[in-house]
Amino acid sequence: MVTGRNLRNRGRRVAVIGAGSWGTTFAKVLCDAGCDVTVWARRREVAHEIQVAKRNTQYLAGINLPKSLKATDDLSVALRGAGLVFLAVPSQTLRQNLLDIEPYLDRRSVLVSLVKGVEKTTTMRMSQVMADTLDLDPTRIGVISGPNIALEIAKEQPTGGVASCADLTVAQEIATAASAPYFRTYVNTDVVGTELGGVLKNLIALAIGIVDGVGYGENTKAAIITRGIAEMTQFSVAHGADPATLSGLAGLGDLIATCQSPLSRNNTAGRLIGQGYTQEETREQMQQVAEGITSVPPVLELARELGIRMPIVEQVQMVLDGRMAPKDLGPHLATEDDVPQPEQAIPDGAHEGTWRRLLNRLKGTQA
Ligand SMILES: NC(=O)c1ccc[n+]([C@@H]2O[C@H](COP(=O)([O-])OP(=O)(O)OC[C@H]3O[C@@H](n4cnc5c(N)ncnc54)[C@H](O)[C@@H]3O)[C@@H](O)[C@H]2O)c1
Ligand SMILES: O=P(O)(O)OC[C@H](O)CO
Repeated sequence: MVTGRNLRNRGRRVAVIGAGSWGTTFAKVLCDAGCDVTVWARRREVAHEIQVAKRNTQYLAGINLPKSLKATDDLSVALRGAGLVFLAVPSQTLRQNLLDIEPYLDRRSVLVSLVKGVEKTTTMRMSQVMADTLDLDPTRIGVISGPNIALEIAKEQPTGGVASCADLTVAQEIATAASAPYFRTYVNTDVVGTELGGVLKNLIALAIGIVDGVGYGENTKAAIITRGIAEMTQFSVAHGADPATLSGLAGLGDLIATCQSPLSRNNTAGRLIGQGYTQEETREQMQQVAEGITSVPPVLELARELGIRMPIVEQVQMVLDGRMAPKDLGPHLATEDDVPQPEQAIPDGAHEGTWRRLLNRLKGTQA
């Protein structure tokens, strides 16, 4: 079907690095937006199946991929002429993947992370790993995040996401490339908030899975989700995010999708742990990436550095380590406060960044 959107992207060469469930699904979104897409798969047989049969049976069973989608296991082929390069690999391999693609990158191309984790050894967000590894200017670094369960999107069930870049024009270019009839992409310039929303919702989804595995009901889960968004907001704002981002698709939207969906790998991993499997047994059972498990320690390290309490994430860590029984997870139901505390749906100070930004904007207008 030819639409205005298709026409805007006519001739736009893009590459997707990673052909797991999200890389393959996102490549379909980009094709359906009218881009000329090549996806790079690490394994030759996966590239071959996508290229020839237009299928990726391991990651997206039953999905027919667009005829126009190309696939290769050769990075030089995937990256040739690509102005936008979307990265859909596990967070812990991104640094090496970036080094691998460096020789084939056009120096003007924009790199867009679709990854929702932090690097364990450095506690860096993916945009920081990109800047650190390739010495990229912030205007060449983008992020897309939102309530994006891959299989639902591959079935063309409508949803949206947020394309973020320090440069709004670049964010708009990314969003134009990634707007298909069933996928609406909004824009912002809050890279930190957009990225952290995707990282932190995984940790809360682990908690939801754990209490689900124990057999607790909707009250417990609603309490964890509500306190979870407060924890996410406080942490993100302390890192410079705009709290509004955490109330949007990349924050609350993604938190709801991940906490509710049985398709979520983080939710599933939590459920297995709640049912009594160890962390190692859970990892063995999971055939796919559950980023949350790896992100818990570095996120807690960052929280400690800033003096922030994250009661839910701390308890998830204790359950993962075997220091707490899954049935005891429920930080706001068993408080030991001497004096009852105010609820503070959004923590003190979380909006300060908004006022500061507003003031700066006004000052900018007057200047
Ligand atoms: N699946 C989703 O619904 C979804 C949605 C949004 C974001 N994400 C994020 O996308 C990222 C990728 O997740 P996914 O769902 O595609 O995972 P996946 O488990 O479905 O696939 C992972 C892919 O990474 C590849 N891989 C493994 N080791 C690699 C290496 N050393 N170098 C290159 N590739 C390697 C695997 O072969 C596989 O193709 C994660 O950060 C995830 O949080 C996933
Ligand atoms: O399957 P999960 O738990 O990695 O979640 C997938 C996406 O991030 C949901 O937006």
